[in-house]
Amino acid sequence: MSDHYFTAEPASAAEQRSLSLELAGRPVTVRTAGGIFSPDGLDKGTAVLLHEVPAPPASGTFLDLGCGWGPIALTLALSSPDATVYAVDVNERALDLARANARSLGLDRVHVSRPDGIPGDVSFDLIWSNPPIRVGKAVLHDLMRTWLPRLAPGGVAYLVVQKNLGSDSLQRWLADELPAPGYAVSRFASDKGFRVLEVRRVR
Ligand SMILES: C[S@@+](CC[C@H](N)C(=O)[O-])C[C@H]1O[C@@H](n2cnc3c(N)ncnc32)[C@H](O)[C@@H]1O
Repeated sequence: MSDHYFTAEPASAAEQRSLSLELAGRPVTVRTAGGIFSPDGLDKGTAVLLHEVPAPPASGTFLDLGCGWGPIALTLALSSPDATVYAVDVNERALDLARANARSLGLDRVHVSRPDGIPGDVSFDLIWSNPPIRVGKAVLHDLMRTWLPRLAPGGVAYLVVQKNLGSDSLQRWLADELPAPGYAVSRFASDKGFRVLEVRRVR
């Protein structure tokens, strides 16, 4: 079996470890393990996203698309005391860790599940994602086609993508796929070789 971080059941040993870091300005200790994305610390792209995006509103329904061990979902929930946060991934080990991390921080407003675990009638005021670029364009585009139309009118998505891994072509593809006036696609920020793309659902 291949053992990329985006496989459903990673073959590599689970060696759990504990990681102390700051999320939403708070010191937290979380659990990570081999076989998932960025188990030894906050990924550089995720750090750029969390640094660049505007603070989320205090309430609403938010999505972390491709949650890994949960840094983005946990930040959303720690920042927004009345928000409901959904976190999805296909990697079962990542889901277990994200769930355990939310529980240990007392964040029962974080709902961690496989992508098909979110009821179809839920729409999102905010999506934050460090999306899985290495799955290839076809899968990535499918993910975008599936989740971005689930933004509520007025909702906004922020996606961080490494410039070398095709951020500009993804931005062009999004602008073609989600045309104005329904959506507005733009480059929101650029830092350390990453772009943060913004997709705003206008109506
Ligand atoms: C770049 S990582 C980001 C992980 C985490 N959000 C972080 O910032 O550390 C992308 C994540 O997307 C997940 N993923 C891959 N394919 C997916 C899919 N079809 N639906 C949801 N998540 C997926 C991967 O397993 C991986 O955990």
